[in-house]
Amino acid sequence: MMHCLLDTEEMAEADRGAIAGGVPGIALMEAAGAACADAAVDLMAQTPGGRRVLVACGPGNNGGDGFVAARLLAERGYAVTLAFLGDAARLAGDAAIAAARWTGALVPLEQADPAASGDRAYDVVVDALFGAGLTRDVSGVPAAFLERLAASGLPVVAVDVPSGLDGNTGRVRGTACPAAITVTFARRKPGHLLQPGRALCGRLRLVDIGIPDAVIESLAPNTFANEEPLWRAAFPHPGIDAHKYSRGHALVLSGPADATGAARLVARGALRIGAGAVTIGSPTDALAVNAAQLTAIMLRPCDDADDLAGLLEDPRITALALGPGLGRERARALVEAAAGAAHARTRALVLDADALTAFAGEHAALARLLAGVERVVATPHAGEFAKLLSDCPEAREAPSKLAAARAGAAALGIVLVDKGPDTVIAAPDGRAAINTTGTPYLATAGSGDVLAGFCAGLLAQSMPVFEAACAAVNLHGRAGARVGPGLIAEDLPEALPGVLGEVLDPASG
Ligand SMILES: NC(=O)C1=CN([C@@H]2O[C@H](COP(=O)(O)OP(=O)(O)OC[C@H]3O[C@@H](n4cnc5c(N)ncnc54)[C@H](OP(=O)(O)O)[C@@H]3O)[C@@H](O)[C@H]2O)[C@@H](O)CC1
Ligand SMILES: Nc1ncnc2c1ncn2[C@@H]1O[C@H](COP(=O)(O)OP(=O)(O)O)[C@@H](O)[C@H]1O
Ligand SMILES: [K+]
Repeated sequence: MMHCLLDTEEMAEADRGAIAGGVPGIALMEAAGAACADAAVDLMAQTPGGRRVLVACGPGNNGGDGFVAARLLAERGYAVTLAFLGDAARLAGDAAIAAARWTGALVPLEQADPAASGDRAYDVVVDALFGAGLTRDVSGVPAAFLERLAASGLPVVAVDVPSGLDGNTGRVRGTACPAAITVTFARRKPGHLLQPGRALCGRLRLVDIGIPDAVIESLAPNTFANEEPLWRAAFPHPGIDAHKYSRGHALVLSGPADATGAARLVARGALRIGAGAVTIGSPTDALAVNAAQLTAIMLRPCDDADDLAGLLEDPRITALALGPGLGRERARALVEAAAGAAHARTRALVLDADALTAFAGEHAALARLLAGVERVVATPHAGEFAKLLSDCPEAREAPSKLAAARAGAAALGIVLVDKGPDTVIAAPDGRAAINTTGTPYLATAGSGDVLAGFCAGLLAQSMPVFEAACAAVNLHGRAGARVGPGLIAEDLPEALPGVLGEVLDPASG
């Protein structure tokens, strides 16, 4: 369960559980400090002759880890300067024990100069000011230090988090200095994966400090990194006796003649990810445009809600995707028709773009419509999310993207994919995952349409809804990264077979 994430409260609980189970707190701190010392050594190895380290320690246990790292680095022969924030007489608990084992001098933090030059220059800095115990914005002496540190450009090892980064939200409180390596303990925290936190952490190094897995499992964490272990077991594979309808049939609704491309991208995504059959339901005036550009994908006329209701009489249509290119008014009528159609309870729905903005400020109306549909995924980008949930204070005023997505999913009663560089997938039961794949090259027109298609294609194959949304987002990110510079949306479905080969091949891990 290395893909679960712990928030700061859960991490403190895990520390307490390990200590109650017989692992001394100072042993956890020694292991944490040793891993930070190793990271500093690794960074110094990249600097010819690197041997001078500045360790900045705060007044809590994060500082305690810093004291351990400083001692171990000095024992290994490095020249260590320890800068301390606060009153050493007030150190308590394990941090006081760690500080007592440091026999060198304490330089007041305000006197530490990361930009020192010549004989006094540093090669690496260890940032152990604040970690999980950050309770307010960083200001005054530590803020000035972190700003000097950032300006110095020196490589930094952040202990647990770059000081000032909130481990729960990924947001900066006051100020924070970007790290080259962030060393964290037992499990990653949401703030390591949410932006801007993820960018500030540099390379993230997760180390085992001796907290037993059973202690972590007893906390039943429900926040995850969106990695394969979260959904691989639920991923659909065709059986030996498969036929196209046993692999599901996805219906995708097209916009008018001048807005048909989005539906084709959705449809192509659904087909590539394994739906046995995909049909585009197209306005009559757009049939010729669509027909000219489709081969394996089928085409049926669908002008209005009545036509859709007719198409949905067919129980073999196991997923419906709608929104892109539809226009708000038509999208709303079609969502209403889909929710009331035959087999609506068991047919999966994917809502994107206009199907979401059609309910701007009326999320409760959408929730009521969808209450009888078992598997629904909505895939808003930040703007669509804000519009759809503008009347939901829990989502609007949430302290983080993670909390906002959870609140939105709970309010709508559906799985929400809150897209962006740190896409969050949240289920109404409280589970949430933060995506770890992708590339900024995904920021290109139509890439979200392909994602909606990946969701629809997996849902058409009966995949459970949260796992399907997580798999779609992960694979979409991988496909984007595989293509990289030059990526256009059309590339994403075509990159998928290679990605699937890697991810689903048991030999690949
Ligand atoms: N056994 C364990 O538990 C283990 C814990 N581990 C390590 O402990 C870390 C958590 O330690 P922690 O809980 O002591 O909190 P920490 O991050 O040191 O900060 C608290 C101190 O900072 C102060 N402070 C806060 N905000 C401030 C601000 N803006 N500006 C100024 N001051 C501010 C706050 O002051 P106060 O709010 O009390 O006035 C308090 O003195 C964790 O990240 C990991 O590195 C590992 O060793 C593994 C074993
Ligand atoms: N900077 C980024 N890094 C990683 N992924 C991104 C970034 N920007 C956008 N994406 C992804 O690209 C897709 C864009 O979707 P969307 O905004 O709906 O585009 P469109 O409407 O043009 O299809 C989403 O899956 C989103 O998560
Ligand atoms: K820190």
